[in-house]
Amino acid sequence: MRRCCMGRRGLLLNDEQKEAVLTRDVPLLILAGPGTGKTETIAHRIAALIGEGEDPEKILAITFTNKASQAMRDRVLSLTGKRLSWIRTIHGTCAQLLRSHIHKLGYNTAFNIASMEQSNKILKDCIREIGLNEALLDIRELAGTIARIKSKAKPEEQLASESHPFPEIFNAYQEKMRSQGCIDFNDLIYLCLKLLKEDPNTLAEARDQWRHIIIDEFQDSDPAQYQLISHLGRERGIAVVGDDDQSIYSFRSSTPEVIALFVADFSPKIITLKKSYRLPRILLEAASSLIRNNLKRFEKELVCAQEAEGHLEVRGFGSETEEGDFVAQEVLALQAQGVPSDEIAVLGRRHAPLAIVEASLKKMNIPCRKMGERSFYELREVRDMMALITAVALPENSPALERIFKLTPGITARAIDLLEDIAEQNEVSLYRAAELAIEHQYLQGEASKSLQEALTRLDQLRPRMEQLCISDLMRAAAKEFDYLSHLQKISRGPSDYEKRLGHLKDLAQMADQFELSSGPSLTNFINEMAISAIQGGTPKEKGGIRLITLHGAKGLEFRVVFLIGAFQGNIPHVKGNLEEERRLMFVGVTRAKERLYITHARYIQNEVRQRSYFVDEMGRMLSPKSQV
Ligand SMILES: Nc1ncnc2c1ncn2[C@@H]1O[C@H](COP(=O)(O)OP(=O)(O)OP(=O)(O)O)[C@@H](O)[C@H]1O
Repeated sequence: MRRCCMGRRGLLLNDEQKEAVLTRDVPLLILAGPGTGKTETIAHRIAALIGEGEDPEKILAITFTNKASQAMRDRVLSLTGKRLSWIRTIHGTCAQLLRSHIHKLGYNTAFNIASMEQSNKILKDCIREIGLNEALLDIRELAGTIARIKSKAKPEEQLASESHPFPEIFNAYQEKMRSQGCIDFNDLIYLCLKLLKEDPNTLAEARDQWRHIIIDEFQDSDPAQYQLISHLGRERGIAVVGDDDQSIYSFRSSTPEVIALFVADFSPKIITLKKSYRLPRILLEAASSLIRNNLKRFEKELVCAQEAEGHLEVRGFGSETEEGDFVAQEVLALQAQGVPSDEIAVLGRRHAPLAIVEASLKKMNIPCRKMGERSFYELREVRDMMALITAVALPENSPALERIFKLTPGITARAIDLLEDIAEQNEVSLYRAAELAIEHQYLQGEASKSLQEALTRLDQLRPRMEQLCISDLMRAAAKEFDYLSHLQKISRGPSDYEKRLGHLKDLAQMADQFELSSGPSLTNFINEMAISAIQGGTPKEKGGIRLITLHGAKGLEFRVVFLIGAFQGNIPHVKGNLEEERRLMFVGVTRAKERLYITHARYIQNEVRQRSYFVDEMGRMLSPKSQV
């Protein structure tokens, strides 16, 4: 027992944390405000279960981002010395379940998790095939509605309530995705839930697989995810951990109401983690005073565990440029005092105002980077390498194979078109179509020879999957396909080549880290990478001041935070739900460990803007500098 209550760095759990770690045999709701040690508590709960003799394979810990699951895996590894394969994102868990069961819905188990770009292209094709005028339809809005329907608890009812021609488009899209061996990001939950609801065997198998289910950031679940979690968690040890005050993703259909639903459905024991270790007194009081204005919430009464007072400063400026220049000057001063750059973040509601601060920082030669911009996963070389290992592991994954064919000298665009036609006409994968083309000599000369060679190389790599770690498989595939020569050809000079090579090394390192913490599984790695590519974010964080949107900042912490654009109409936003807007501000405020600056400009695009009244709601704790 001692082991589970004394973790890394000799950290002693407080009484509520201990209770959350040790409670068994009842559903559990752990309400945890910012910095109250929820990651630490979950990791200790897992360690305690393992300490009691539980099989690690029987523990499923669900997070909502890959970053969070990687952090949790690392924490558990450091506490137990064990690599847990089931500390996963909710989408990753579903992807793995679907690989075993999706054939029951008529899909290929080698399905490709389509990128937004791929699924939007398929959506456009469907619209054209139905005979609708693409120009009159908003593809983004349609894709958004498709996603929203899939995130509902009862998507069929929702679909039936939509007016013509939406249901036709939805059905055509689902069918075309299926016939092309693809599913989209929301299908991971939607199809998994469909299987759990409609197929008792899948449900029984999934329930059998785990005895303990722990969900982190539970407030981020949408209704479909909640259904899924509650299907899996019935009659199991289920513990959900969340903070309704940090529910900020209603645009993705998440709702803080899932916590009340869980209480109604499971009658859980409720434990509130009250002690906040991250926030100094002034910031904790300001944040609490702000969030208290929300009426629909679970009260948490946070207590400060820190001795430090902290620092909160509110500053008003004439223009956004002046606001940006202030941030840059203050950053220089902080750096001179020894605050490292990567401990400073600028948070803004949208990318555009962050770009103004970026310009000010650059003017003063301060390195900075915007997070979540061009995704690492979208880089050409990263996509090529992922396609190579995907085509090795999942030969029937047609989009991956198509990419490999495009990389292979000798296989022309016309040859690929022909293979696609064969696949469509025969309702088979591209791989099978390639086999048919070779067998019946549909292709001649160089194209036929190159196609045969590409398939042979993949076949030769396949048995090596079992012997090699993922990064070595990447190296072997690069060699087999002479990928580095290809990289040289597509690079704009030696420095570009080196940069691209660096990205491939980063990718290999990510694969090593993945295997180190969660064990060897190539398909899991492929699933998780496809999910990360859709969720976005930069995996490898390099130095510099970070510029992040408020929505992207949840779960992060910095010594110093600048929360910019705190004016009426921006936060709270004119179109936003007031309580969610307040939660967004709360998330921003609670990212700072030491100093928080809240700034706003008075004139924006020739209009006078008032300071956000959320600042007034933070109350009397503001320091003298706030009276600007
Ligand atoms: N019992 C404890 N004693 C001392 N420090 C603790 C204790 N529990 C947690 N901490 C520390 O508090 C900090 C916040 O913990 P953790 O990251 O687990 O919080 P969190 O609730 O997940 O935060 P967030 O609100 O960002 O999700 C960490 O530095 C952690 O080590």
